[in-house]
Order: sequence, then structure tokens, then C-alpha cells
Amino acid sequence: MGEARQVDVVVLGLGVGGEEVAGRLAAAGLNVVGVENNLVGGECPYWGCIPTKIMVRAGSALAEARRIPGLAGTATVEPDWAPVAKRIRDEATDDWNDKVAVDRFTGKGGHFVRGTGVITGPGRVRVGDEEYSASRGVVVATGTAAVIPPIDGLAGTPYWTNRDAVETATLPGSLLILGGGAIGTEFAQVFARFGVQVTIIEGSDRILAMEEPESSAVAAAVLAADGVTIKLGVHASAVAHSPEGFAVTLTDGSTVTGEKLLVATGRKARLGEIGLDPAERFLTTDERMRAGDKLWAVGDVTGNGAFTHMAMYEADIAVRDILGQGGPGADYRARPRVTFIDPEIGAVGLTEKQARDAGLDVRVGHVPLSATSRGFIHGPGNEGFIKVIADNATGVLVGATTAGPAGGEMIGALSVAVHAAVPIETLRSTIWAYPTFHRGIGSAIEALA
Ligand SMILES: Cc1cc2nc3c(=O)[nH]c(=O)nc-3n(C[C@H](O)[C@H](O)[C@H](O)COP(=O)(O)OP(=O)(O)OC[C@H]3O[C@@H](n4cnc5c(N)ncnc54)[C@H](O)[C@@H]3O)c2cc1C
Ligand SMILES: NC(=O)c1ccc[n+]([C@@H]2O[C@H](COP(=O)([O-])OP(=O)(O)OC[C@H]3O[C@@H](n4cnc5c(N)ncnc54)[C@H](O)[C@@H]3O)[C@@H](O)[C@H]2O)c1
Repeated sequence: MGEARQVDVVVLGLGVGGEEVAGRLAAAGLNVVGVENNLVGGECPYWGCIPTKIMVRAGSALAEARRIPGLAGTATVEPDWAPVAKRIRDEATDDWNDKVAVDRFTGKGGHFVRGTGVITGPGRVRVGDEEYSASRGVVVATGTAAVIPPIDGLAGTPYWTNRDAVETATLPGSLLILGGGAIGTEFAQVFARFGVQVTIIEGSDRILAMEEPESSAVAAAVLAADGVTIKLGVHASAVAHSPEGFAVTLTDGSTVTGEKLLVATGRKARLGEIGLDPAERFLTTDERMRAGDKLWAVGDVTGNGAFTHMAMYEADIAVRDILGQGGPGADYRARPRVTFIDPEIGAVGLTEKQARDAGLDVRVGHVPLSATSRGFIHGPGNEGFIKVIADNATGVLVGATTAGPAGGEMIGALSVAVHAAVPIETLRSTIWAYPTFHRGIGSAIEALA
């Protein structure tokens, strides 16, 4: 190994967050090395948000067509996975090729290195035989990988993670899904709508356990209506694989079988693999995304919310800090999230329980979507609700959930309300257009009790 190459910044991992940081710093004239061992762009465009939402779009089209009887006549629906797989392969991922993204980065003046980077000291990164010394520092943006639980017999079987589920060109007849979080529920509904027999195995007592209990109830009802079997409060104790597929023994003694098994039990940062403390679950950051001496971290690796918008948000803060531009630091009060099942479940800020656990003097407003004019007009597929959580002491909302056909869009207004601490009296006097789904926000505010 020769002399370390002197650069301004090394960005480790060029997924959503890293690509943004590296590209902006390079465009600003810094000497930036971007290191990526897989595809520039990361999980979101190749195996996450974009391909899975292409799947969701297709599943929703089938569901809408199946709602025609009673609304608009008759329809014969014959699902075909081929156009979905083709859109993902040809239009979304370029057959999992990142040439466009690499060119985008080098076009901004960045220096691209394909390889696995390891941090060897403050401001120092090794990639293979090459060592880089970054005068300003290193930005860690290495994301997360799927957690594979230590279940007897699971290792070594051809189980799926989200990557296999996204890449599949054909559908199995049946699918077991371990984990009923965002990944498990989104895939479950899509595959079920294409005729796959889906069983979710969820260890806690409800699916979407991080969200409001009302969200879990809506999700469970619509998934059941789509034909998904949900096993709650049970874990897998053993997995066996044969040419026929998977047999999973559950902690209640029963066995479930499926042609494929998708593991969707959460994500973990890979800190040990990049030379950091393997005992830490995530890389802790301050409000400037600083994680240590000459060290910044952005995106999933920080554990501040594994969402693309959070990676972009944190990337912006790190870039401004590195360039000395100032501006607001990280503020996680109004963190939004959307689970893209049908109905979409949008949420921002605290759940009711989180607000109460935080010791806040809480008031809650709730309105079922079917009780709103637009919900009534919509008819089939109008499952959902709007729930707002107010803090009496400050007179502002600290959290909200919007579940419904446009749940992911409705949450936008409430994200502004929580982020900007809009007084509840101002929300109460807001004119909400009729008959929109979001007009239900006004009703939920009125219902605050
Ligand atoms: C199935 C699924 C669906 C999702 N849907 C949504 C959604 O709808 N909306 C949403 O907001 N979020 C969604 N997400 C989450 C979103 O994909 C992530 O939050 C986002 O990709 C995080 O960006 P990141 O840059 O932190 O990490 P990543 O995108 O994971 O990028 C990290 C990069 O670092 C590289 N890397 C890791 N270690 C090294 C190393 N040592 N050296 C070099 N390179 C390395 C990796 O190869 C990777 O390219 C979804 C995730 C999954 C799995
Ligand atoms: N729409 C979106 O924005 C979107 C979509 C997918 C993923 N994501 C991101 O990816 C993250 C990871 O998603 P995820 O669904 O893998 O994780 P998750 O943490 O959301 O859900 C994992 C679920 O698996 C359960 N579980 C854990 N171990 C288990 C076991 N051994 N047996 C049975 N159940 C078990 C947990 O109780 C939990 O409900 C999400 O938290 C989210 O940040 C976002």
C-alpha cells in the first residue's frame, strides 16, 4: 500500500443519502471520492421505494378494477405479473445497472470508486489497496441490510429478502412472510392481489406495530379482504426447506407452508463491516449529522428513520455543515412516513401512545373516512380514518395519521402543521376544500376532545 491519496471528503456508500452528499459537494468544487460496493443510488431505486411502488400501483389497478361491480358495470380482471416485472427491469432499474447514476456523479466532478470502504482512522478510508485521507472528513451513508433472525434451519435456505421479491420475474403460488411491518404488509397485499396465497407471521400482537392501533386494524382488515392470512403473536421457531418449498414451525406448535419465504423482520446498519463499533445498532449523530472526529453520517445508518426523505433531509444538513453554510439543524418532530398499502397509511410525528408516554397533556381527534362526504362518495375502498394528536400545553398538533385512498397525500398538510407548530385555532379556521379527502382534517380538528 502506497501513500494515502489526499482528498477533501470521502463519502462511504452512494445510496440515496450518499449520492446526494457526494454530488453536491463535488458540484461545489470539493475534491470528493464516492465509494460504492454495489449500485449507485442504493436500495430505494433498485430494490426499495421505486420498484415496490410500481408493484403497489399494479396491485391497486387490479383492486380498482375489481371494485367496478356495483359502481360502474362489470369487469373481468386477469392479473399478469409480466408487465410489472418488465417495468421494474426495463424502466426503473435499467436491469439493475447504475451507469446513469455513476455518470451523474462523475459529471459533477466527483471521483467514483467501486469497492468496499473501511474506515481506518479519523478522515481515513481504505478501499482494497488504496487509502484515502480526507482533510474535511468522511461521510458514512452505508444504509442498512435486512435482518435475518437466527431461526433454526433458516440459514442456508433460499429465503427471499426484499431484493429477491423485487427481482422476481414470476410469482410463486404461495408466500410466507416473516414480519408484518412496512415491507411485509406492502409485499403481502401486492402479491395477494396477483393471486399468490400469502401468510404473514408477525411476532407482536398487531401488524404495523409502530403505528397507531387503528392503522393496524385497518391494515389487518384490508389484507384479510385481499385473502392474506395473518398469524399474530407467534414467532418462527424452525424452518425447513425441500423441493416443494418452505415449512415454518411456529412457537404455538403449528406449521405453515409456502413455496417461498420472504424475511422482512427489520433492517440493521453494518457498522462492524466499515470498521466501526459492531456492538452499536446505528451511528449516533448530533443536529449537524456529526458522528465523531472528521465524521458525519446520513440516512438509514443513523437510525433516525429508514426513509428516503430522511436520507435526503440529513444529506442536506451534512452538506451545509461541511460547506460551512449554516442553516437549521436536524429536527425530527415532524418526521413523516407512509405505508403504501391500499388504503395508504400516512403518519407524522408522535402516535397517541408516544405522546402520552412523553408525558404530554394529550387531546385526540378522530374521524372515520366513511363518515366524511368524500368517503361516502368514494364507496368501495374507502377504508381509513384521520386521527390528530394535540398537545394542550402548547396548543399545537404533535402527531397525526391519515389512512385512506389518498392517505399519503393527506399527511402533507399535517406534516406542515406539526413542523411549523401551526396553532390549532389556525387549523380550525382553515378552509378545507369540499368534497376532498383532506377536508376530513378539519373534521378531526373539530373532534379534538
Ligand atoms: C422494500 C423497501 C421499500 C421501501 N420503500 C420506501 C418508501 O416507499 N419510501 C421511503 O421513503 N423509503 C422506503 N424504503 C427505505 C429506503 O429505501 C431507505 O430509507 C433509503 O434507501 C436509505 O438511503 P441510504 O442512502 O441511507 O441507504 P441505502 O439506499 O441503503 O444506500 C447505502 C449504500 O451504501 C452501500 N454500501 C454499504 N456499505 C458499503 C461499504 N462498506 N462500502 C461501499 N459502499 C457501501 C450500499 O451498497 C448502498 O448502495 C424502502 C426500503 C425497502 C427495503
Ligand atoms: N413505505 C415506506 O416508506 C417503506 C416501505 C418499506 C420499508 N420501509 C423502511 O424499511 C424499514 C424496514 O421495514 P421492515 O418491514 O423490514 O421492518 P419493520 O421494523 O417495520 O417491521 C418488522 C416487523 O417484523 C416483526 N418481527 C421481527 N422479528 C420477527 C420474527 N423473528 N418473527 C416474526 N416477526 C418478527 C416485528 O415485530 C415488526 O413488526 C421500515 O421501518 C421503513 O423505515 C419504508
